[in-house]
Amino acid sequence: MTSSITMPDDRVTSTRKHIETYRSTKSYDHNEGLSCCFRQWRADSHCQLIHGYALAVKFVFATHHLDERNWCFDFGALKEVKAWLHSLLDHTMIVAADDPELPRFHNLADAKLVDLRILPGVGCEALARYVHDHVATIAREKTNGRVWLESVEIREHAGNSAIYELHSHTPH
Ligand SMILES: Nc1nc2c(c(=O)[nH]1)N=C([C@H](O)[C@H](O)COP(=O)(O)OP(=O)(O)OP(=O)(O)O)CN2
Repeated sequence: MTSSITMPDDRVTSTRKHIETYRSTKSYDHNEGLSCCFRQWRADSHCQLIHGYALAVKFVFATHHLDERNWCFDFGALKEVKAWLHSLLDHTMIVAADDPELPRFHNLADAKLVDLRILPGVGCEALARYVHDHVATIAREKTNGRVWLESVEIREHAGNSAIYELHSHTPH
């Protein structure tokens, strides 16, 4: 059994070294205006039908080392991400690339009836993964690899959400 008292100054005990992880979060709530619609063509329920939500998005960033300001990830460093989320999710129609009705959606877009976004998959989990892929790169580049994006949560409403997490980070 290896446990002993953690020292408050350097977080090192005589028998075990603790790795510190700091996290910071950024959330865009339902009132952000990320109001999009979609259908989940693979669902065997009414989720096949076009429906929509004012989505909320939550990011969790993590690091083992704070910056010179004692911050994990600057809350204000996500303006380009916010703009990107709006371009993706604000008054848009999200359709899966493999949706068999894709030609009809293209017709609606050509008629300027929808602002179409074609993604690899539709649904909160798939959307969380898609958003993660984009924002993880930004967080890494802005911090020279100090910070990684731990998770993205996409929330339809207070009752329904999905979280995508990636656990491939190698501590440095
Ligand atoms: N894990 C997931 N489950 C579901 C998703 C999803 O993205 N991930 N999406 C849907 C539907 O698209 C819809 O958003 C939810 O509709 P519904 O099944 O009617 O769910 P409700 O919360 O309205 O159901 P209640 O029974 O009234 O709580 C479905 N599932």
